[in-house]
Amino acid sequence: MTEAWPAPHAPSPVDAVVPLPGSKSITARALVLAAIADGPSRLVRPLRARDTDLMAAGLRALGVAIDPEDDDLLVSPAPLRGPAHVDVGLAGTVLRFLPPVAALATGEVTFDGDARMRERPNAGLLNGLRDLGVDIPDTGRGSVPFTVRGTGRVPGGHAVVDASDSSQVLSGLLLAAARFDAGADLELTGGLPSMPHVEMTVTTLREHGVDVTATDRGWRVSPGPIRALDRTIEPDLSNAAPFLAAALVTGGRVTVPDWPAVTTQPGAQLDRLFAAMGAAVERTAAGLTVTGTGSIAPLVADLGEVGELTPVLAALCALADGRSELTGIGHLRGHETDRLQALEEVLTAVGARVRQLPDGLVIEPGPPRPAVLDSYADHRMVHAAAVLGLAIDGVRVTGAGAVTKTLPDFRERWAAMLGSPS
Ligand SMILES: O=C(O)C1=C[C@@H](OP(=O)(O)O)[C@@H](O)[C@H](O)C1
Ligand SMILES: C=C(OP(=O)(O)O)C(=O)O
Repeated sequence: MTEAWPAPHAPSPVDAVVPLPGSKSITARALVLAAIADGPSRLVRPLRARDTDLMAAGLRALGVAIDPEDDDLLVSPAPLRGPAHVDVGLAGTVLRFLPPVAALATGEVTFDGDARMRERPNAGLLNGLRDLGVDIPDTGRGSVPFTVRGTGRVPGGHAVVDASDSSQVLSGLLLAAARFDAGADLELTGGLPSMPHVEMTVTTLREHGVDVTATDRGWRVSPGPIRALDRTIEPDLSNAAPFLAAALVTGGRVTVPDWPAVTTQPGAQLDRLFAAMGAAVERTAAGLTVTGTGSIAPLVADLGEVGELTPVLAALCALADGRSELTGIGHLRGHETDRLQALEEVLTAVGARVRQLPDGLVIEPGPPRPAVLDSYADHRMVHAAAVLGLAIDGVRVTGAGAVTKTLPDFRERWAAMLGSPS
């Protein structure tokens, strides 16, 4: 095992400009839509990280050409074919976005991933695809491993979809639906977390010329071509969270440049969330600037729309002036790790008192103490530990390599922000 990462302590306020690479979620959608479009597309500044590399590898396995050119990716659709194998790794986007694409291929496509992936919920997607006429033998488990028996076409039509465990189930079906014979009329049953990510899917589809409309029970996609489209990928605003949080912890100032004026990324809500925690947040031509005061106000918030921001916000709550309550995030138990359990363990280890709710966490700060924290193979738990380490001297993180999932050089960027060698 590699050595634990000593999360740097910040004895003085940070003052930094932190540029960030492309959004995981937008890159994933752009790759999928470009792969099943009516011609070649260029993705400018896509994210290159484990999740998006797995997405590209899965699409290549199905016959799509994806070629790097400088910082760009050139995507050239081709007839989709099996037999093929897709490694989903620990990427929810690959787990939920590629089976509907594989259903359009001729031949069998098998799916498997990291050990934890066998526990991440996916029955909603597989049942939805079966409703749409796709042959996926029942293995008695909701997630990987499974096989999609593609015939080259998907009948489509009406399907009942349970996306209550993950919005990616709905996004995955929506992304490929225009290529189904009858499109798709998706009737949602149960709740739906992460609404901004669904809006991201719908917006991206419309940019590719797809007719997608909200109905009184879900979403409908008309059958038709998906237009090829060159697109520049926005910076990843969720990965901006730990860097901006450093301004709150240290009473400093952090700017993330190229912050989009309009975006469907859930990270756009960081401005109101950090403002609620006492920071000054300013959007200028230079980007988004967060300035902290050195003290952090507690947060009481429903994070159901922005679940992936939870680990960093929870770390801030453990350093705040009072009791925080984060709700609407029961589905985080099915993320890279059970994030509610992992956060309880980590925040307790550094001195906070934490109580799990069925759908959230109550966090009361206590006298901080150093600890060795695990990453739980979860990139965002490393981000959370890094935020804690700024305030608590002596935090070390095992398995910090989990950051490769969406930001491989996180530790180098963190050190650069602090003006110290990694
Ligand atoms: O569609 C997407 O790109 C994502 C949707 C969300 O998933 P859940 O709805 O499963 O939380 C989010 O947490 C994940 O990081 C990315
Ligand atoms: C939940 C996340 O990832 P995934 O796409 O694997 O679901 C995340 O990045 O916070």
